[in-house]
Amino acid sequence: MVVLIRHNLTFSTQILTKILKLIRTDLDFMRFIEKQNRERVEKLKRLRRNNLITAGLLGCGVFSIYFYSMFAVKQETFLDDFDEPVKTLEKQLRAIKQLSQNFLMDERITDKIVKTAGYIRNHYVCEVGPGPGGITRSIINRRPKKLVVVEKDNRFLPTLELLKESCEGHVNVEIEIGDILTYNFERGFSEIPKHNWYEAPPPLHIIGNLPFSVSTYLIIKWLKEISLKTSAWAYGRTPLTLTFQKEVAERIVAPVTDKQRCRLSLMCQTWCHVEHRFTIPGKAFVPKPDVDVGVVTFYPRKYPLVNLQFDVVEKLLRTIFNMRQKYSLRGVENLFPEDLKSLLGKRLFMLADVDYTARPFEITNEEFARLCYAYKGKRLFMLADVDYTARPFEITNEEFARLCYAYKALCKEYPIADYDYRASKHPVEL
Ligand SMILES: C[S@@+](CC[C@H](N)C(=O)[O-])C[C@H]1O[C@@H](n2cnc3c(N)ncnc32)[C@H](O)[C@@H]1O
Repeated sequence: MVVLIRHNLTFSTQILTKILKLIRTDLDFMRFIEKQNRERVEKLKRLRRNNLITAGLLGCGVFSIYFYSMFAVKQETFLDDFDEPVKTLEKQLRAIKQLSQNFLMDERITDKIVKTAGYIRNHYVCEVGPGPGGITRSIINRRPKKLVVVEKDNRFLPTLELLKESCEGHVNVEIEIGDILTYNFERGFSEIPKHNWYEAPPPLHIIGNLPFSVSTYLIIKWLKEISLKTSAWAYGRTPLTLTFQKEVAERIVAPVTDKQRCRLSLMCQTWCHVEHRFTIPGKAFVPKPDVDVGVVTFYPRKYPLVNLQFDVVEKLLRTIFNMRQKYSLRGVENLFPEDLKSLLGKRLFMLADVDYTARPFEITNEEFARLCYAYKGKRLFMLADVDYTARPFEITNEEFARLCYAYKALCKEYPIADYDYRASKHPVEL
């Protein structure tokens, strides 16, 4: 009996051990399966996340294409929606071309133009030719105090009025349907206090994607007003940020000896500090023009390089640059009577201390200024360090003496046949 019991006991122990072993193996196996399941779940989670990101990106792409198409369609319908119905596409394009209507729709570019104009928050801005309002929106986003838009084409009035309404209470927008060439800045911005020319510029800015058809004419007109300190420059040194055909922009800033140097370069640089800030590719415009476009800033100089009447400077420049590839003397000679032109032409260059064999584009700004002063007979006063605006009775004895010395020096250095030496008869020791 005892033996039987012991046998049974041994047998049971063996079974128990086996069962225990089985459970440990099972447990291990279950653990392994569980680990695999966890990894699979992790992998699934990762896959789901990646799928969500891909779907999100695809969705964004689809939405962008959708919104872009809507935007493009909107632009096109805008062009179709003008008040004056244009019957054919050809007519429509001609109308657009006549007013140099190449529109900028890319907000990044319009923002860049406005940023180039500098700080305009709470300032006054005049925008030239707003068209459908691309640049206008960028200006408004910068919260000027007042914005006057001057547009010749009244078909843009409804859009501009919508823009005006949309920012009521924030920016005072005034729409002027008319020609910028006759726009009266002094009436349009009468509330701006006049600033001293030699102090900081006034809070007024002129910005515009100019119509190519009037751009050069307009800038010459404005340079004259800068020289006279009238119109927008009655308020002080109002800066301008304007677009031109790229070639014109390059001419405006062309330094001495540059192949683009011309009359326009000297005109602009005489009265303003000019800078070609960046170029906009033609393809950024609708419709696309044949040329690229340059953005130029003009900051009127405190002291112009030539402090003479605009018309004198303009005349001399026009005459000199008439023969761009010839010696400068050739053009200047045309200022004088036929029989004296060679003599007086050379004398002018000598007075100004400029080489008359230089070609017009080789003359520096300073040399050109000296030519203008020599032409206006001011060189003698400059040499003598006497104010040429003084009346004769205001000239001191010493100044008079210096004038005599300068006169004699000039006559000796550059004698011309009909000069007498009367100066030496004066009581000044010469
Ligand atoms: C090159 S588009 C620029 C339009 C708009 N600023 C833009 O960037 O999309 C020139 C704009 O100036 C207008 N314009 C043409 N001659 C003008 C003039 N003499 N006075 C005022 N605006 C003029 C045109 O009608 C046109 O809207």
